[in-house]
Amino acid sequence: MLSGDMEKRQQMKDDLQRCIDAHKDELHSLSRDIWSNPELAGNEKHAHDRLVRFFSQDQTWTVQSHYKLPTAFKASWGPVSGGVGDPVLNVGFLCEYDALPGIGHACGHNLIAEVGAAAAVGLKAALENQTELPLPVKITVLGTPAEEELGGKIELINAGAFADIDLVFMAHPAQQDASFHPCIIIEEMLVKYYGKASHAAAYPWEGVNALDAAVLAYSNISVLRQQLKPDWRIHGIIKHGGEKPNIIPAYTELEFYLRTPLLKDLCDLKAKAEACFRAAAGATGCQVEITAPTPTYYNILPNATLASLYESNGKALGIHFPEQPTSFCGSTDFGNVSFIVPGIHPFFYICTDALNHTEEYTEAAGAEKAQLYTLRTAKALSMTAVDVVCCPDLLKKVRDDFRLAKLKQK
Ligand SMILES: NCCCC[C@H](NC(=O)CCN)C(=O)O
Repeated sequence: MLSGDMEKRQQMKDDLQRCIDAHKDELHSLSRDIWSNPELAGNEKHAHDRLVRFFSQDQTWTVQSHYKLPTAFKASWGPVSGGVGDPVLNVGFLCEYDALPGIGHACGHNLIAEVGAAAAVGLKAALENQTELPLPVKITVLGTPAEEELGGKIELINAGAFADIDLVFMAHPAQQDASFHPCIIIEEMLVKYYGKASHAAAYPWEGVNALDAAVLAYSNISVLRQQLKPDWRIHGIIKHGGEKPNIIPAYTELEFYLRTPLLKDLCDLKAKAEACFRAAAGATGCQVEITAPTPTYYNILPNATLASLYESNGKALGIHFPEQPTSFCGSTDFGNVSFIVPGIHPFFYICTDALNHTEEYTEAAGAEKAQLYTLRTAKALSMTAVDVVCCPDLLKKVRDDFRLAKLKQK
């Protein structure tokens, strides 16, 4: 790398940091507004409108509201630099903004939206005056709703929203900073038992108890759990358990999440779980219906080059990456994105010991003190994008890593 090139990259990184700092109040007010108006997956109308307004106020962004999904959006900027006819390098940033039932932004998706917006605005500032980049560059921000439920990114993939994106960046709040954490595959099972109602005291022998089936199913799964591999997960709730103690429940409904690191393990786990659900139906005389209401979320593919660039940029900003992150291990529809576009989904600390999906985490995600960590994450992501757009060798390595990671999955 020529020293002039290094200087240019550093200059761009300084520009983006200055820009993010200059917008810090506006960015905080964006995430705080989303935090104050929590909306469930697929219903993020307020967050959608707020983010659309955020990008529309700068007329250099082309903004498409309701992009392919009612609460998704797209904001694009560029291309800038490069030669006529050169392929454009399209850098994507993702904003999530759905909340959880009852506990609001307990997963900090308001901060994911802020990171995506800040990183994109920062990269734009870094690119604005560049005339000699190796390729023309454009920026695409996608507002991707419904991560906690429904798999918004999967719907957007199927609708072609990622087709022209070359690199994709987002970051998720957690307990520690980590440039990579795999996240595991998840599939949902919805189980419905159909029995027969009867007066529970007068004619119990006439009833077929769907709640008994649900309880047995729950117990069967609990017994199964001790025979599962340590990194498999199965957990569920009884969503509908009957109407009244003196009516034998004719209908019950359970929702279970099944998770494994590998797809082939998921097939084994599904077969075992299904046997548990059917056995409960057999024992009680109920009919059972088992469906998968949402698409499978895949594991996140690693990208070693992006992860190492993110770590060195993060360290330059004072981020500490523990040697052995014990970070959060849920699932995300970003996994599916990572199979079609090279990308990175680091986790970041937000100045709390609280755990995701708790009321304490909701509190932390709206707090002023999370801002330093949120904006520093946005800067590190944006700086990583600068490295790749300025250096064709790095872009090639990112693409090679992507191909290799996919091959290793087979
Ligand atoms: N269809 C259910 C998907 C649940 C996804 C959820 N994701 C997270 O908690 C991570 C980020 N919000 C989960 O892992 O339970």
